[in-house]
Amino acid sequence: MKILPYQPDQSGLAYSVGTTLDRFIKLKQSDFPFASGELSQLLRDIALASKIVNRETNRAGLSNIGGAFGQTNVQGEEQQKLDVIANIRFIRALSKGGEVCAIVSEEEDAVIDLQNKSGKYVVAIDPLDGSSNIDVNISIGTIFSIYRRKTPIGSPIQEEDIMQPGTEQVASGYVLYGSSTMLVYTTGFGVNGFTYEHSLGEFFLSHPSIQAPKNGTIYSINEGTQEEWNSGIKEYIDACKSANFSARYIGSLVADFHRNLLKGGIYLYPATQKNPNGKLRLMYEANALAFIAEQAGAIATDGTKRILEIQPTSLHQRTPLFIGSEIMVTEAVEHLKKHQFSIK
Ligand SMILES: O=P(O)(O)OC[C@H]1O[C@](O)(COP(=O)(O)O)[C@@H](O)[C@@H]1O
Ligand SMILES: [Mg+2]
Ligand SMILES: [Mg+2]
Repeated sequence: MKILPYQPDQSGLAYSVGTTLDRFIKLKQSDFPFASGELSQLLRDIALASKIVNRETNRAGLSNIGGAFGQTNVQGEEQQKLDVIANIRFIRALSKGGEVCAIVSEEEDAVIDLQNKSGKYVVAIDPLDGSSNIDVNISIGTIFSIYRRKTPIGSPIQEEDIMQPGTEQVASGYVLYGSSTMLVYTTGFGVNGFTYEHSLGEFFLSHPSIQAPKNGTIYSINEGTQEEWNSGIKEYIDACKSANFSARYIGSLVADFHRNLLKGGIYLYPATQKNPNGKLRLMYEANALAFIAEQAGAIATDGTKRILEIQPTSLHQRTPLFIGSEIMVTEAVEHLKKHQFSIK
């Protein structure tokens, strides 16, 4: 009888491509000496909700869940039905999971206190990113940031539990509902990407230890706002054009960020007259992607400092965002600095 020793993959990694998200979370728990499994469970809850939202996005055209919801959110933006559905699905999964005490959501004016006496985590979430692309079948996403509360578990939620700078994140990530559905996250020990296998209902590791190229040739900015750019931005984008870089702008932050993370590139949403503080929200868009970017060797700034060092002062505050390959973002900031005192 012939017996052959099993040849596991030679990567030497405890986990390899094809590892399920569940197993990966379990294996990575050893990164945290005092881990008690709550963060792992929270990540699983987010993965579960994203599977449900993925199903809804896939069939948005078939059912009556496309289109506007008929209300505006605290940002004054018209909510899409899928914004509301995704918001409900994530809040429900996070409250049922039992690990979360409070939620900050793009679709909710105020902090949601889950009245959970044992929850130690605070989640800030953009349930559906790229809302303007929902009805036209273009990639959209979900963005999330996770913090540990500062005040004792079980005590009333305080401002200090919520208004934490991005440096305090214990985990962050995004889900991309695109040609394939991916979940990409970090717990401060590198960035890993998982692809959803619909027929098995499982996320599988497909992009281990993502590292962003230090430089790139892709720039992502809404050129429709160029009349409102300051001369530093204009000068940088002109330099990109003279270098024959490629302009790529999907209009879904998650999708633009993801492409540039893998291929090398820069996403810019500067301050404009219409949005004097930029458009993207610090607590549930910029902070989460900035943590991912830095963990993947890229950078994220508001033009003057690291996004992660910005002290939040209001739930839905906006920030200019320059995020992507280190050399490109550094160059863009140099152009900005050169013109920082010019009005236009
Ligand atoms: O239409 P604009 O001004 O270019 O803005 C597009 C940006 O706004 C957003 O749609 C804002 O996010 P939401 O869709 O979650 O509100 C980003 O995804 C995107 O990058
Ligand atoms: Mg968004
Ligand atoms: Mg949104």
